[in-house]
Amino acid sequence: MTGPHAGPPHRPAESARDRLSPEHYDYFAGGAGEETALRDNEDAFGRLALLPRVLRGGAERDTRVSVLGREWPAPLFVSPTAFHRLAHPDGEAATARAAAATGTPLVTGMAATTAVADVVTAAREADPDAVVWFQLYLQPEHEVTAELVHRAERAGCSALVVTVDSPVFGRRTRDLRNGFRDLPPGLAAENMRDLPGAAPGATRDIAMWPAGWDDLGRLRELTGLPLVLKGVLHPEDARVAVEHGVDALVVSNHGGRQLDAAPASVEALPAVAGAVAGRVPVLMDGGVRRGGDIALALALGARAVGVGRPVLWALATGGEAGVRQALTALREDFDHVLALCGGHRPQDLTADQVVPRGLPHRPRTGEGAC
Ligand SMILES: Cc1cc2nc3c(=O)[nH]c(=O)nc-3n(C[C@H](O)[C@H](O)[C@H](O)COP(=O)(O)O)c2cc1C
Ligand SMILES: O=C(O)C(=O)c1ccccc1
Repeated sequence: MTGPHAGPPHRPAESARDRLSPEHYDYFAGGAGEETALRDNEDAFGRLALLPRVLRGGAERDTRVSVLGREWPAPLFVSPTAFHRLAHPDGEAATARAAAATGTPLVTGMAATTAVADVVTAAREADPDAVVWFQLYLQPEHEVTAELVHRAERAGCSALVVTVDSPVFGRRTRDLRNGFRDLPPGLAAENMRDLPGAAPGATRDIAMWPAGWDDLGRLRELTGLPLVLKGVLHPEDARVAVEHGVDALVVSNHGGRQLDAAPASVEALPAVAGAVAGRVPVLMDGGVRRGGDIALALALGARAVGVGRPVLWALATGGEAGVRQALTALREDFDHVLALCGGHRPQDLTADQVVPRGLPHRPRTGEGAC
């Protein structure tokens, strides 16, 4: 379909770069260390291909998946990312309305520039039944964690996503080089305002801290909300998490922003899915950019996938309408890929359909080669 009038290819990150200050663009785009894990998240999808099944009939497709007792219209959610007001003045409220309008569950972050209650209110304006989860970093002071959890509960969040891949903060090369440390005046991590131990009206810093399984147990006692562990890559941790009663997992290397030596999320996924053996839903994020990536992750054992940067780029370039458009496009692309693979439902995608792309070159012997 590409022709002289097709226009330039759609490169969301480049469009966003034109709109953002260089240091804010780098904050969103960048990763830890040499950005190996960051690059590999996308590259690893590129190393995989899908074998379609043929003559499977049936024009009807149903992309819904069930996660923690709710039907999602597609196996897609918005991963938590910090500081949406750096991308667009409407910030997390715009993201929330767009996610809700497309039926896409949203994980709003503890590092949001909009308080969780306002994020849920915005989502519910677009869809009274919108699914919003709250992402939490366990804090060293139990009362601080407890207050954050109760705020998320009161706001109407239906699960807590505990990020466990950050015992210390990643060394983000671009941020160190740019000297990016603080939000500009007027913006703040609003969930961190008026917490125990801080002056009234002040915000606390988000602590990165090496919590343990006992701390997760204390969180379990604090709340009846389902607990989702985000940032699991080792299959043994997945097994222990299930034994601790965790309700779901997110296989993630934090978009390549924590351990640069980590594998691509999609490469870690099969072993984690194997260890979990269907006992809880396995979600994943990192490098998902098109319908084929969603299909690959599902075939390798994910129930649904999250997107981080694609939402930030869409927000920066098109605000609420931009995010709506990006989420709709991803969902439609997944439905199309599912059809081309001979599938009717997400569960029809299976691991035997995933093969490596770019097999090693087989030298021709001359004889038999045509
Ligand atoms: C700018 C930015 C901020 C992020 N902030 C958080 C955060 O506060 N908490 C968290 O658990 N993950 C955070 N993440 C990681 C995302 O939740 C997600 O794992 C990652 O972005 C997925 O990869 P993708 O960007 O390739 O889709 C952040 C990612 C980015 C790019
Ligand atoms: O930037 C991030 O990836 C992130 O997780 C974070 C954590 C705390 C504050 C701001 C961002």
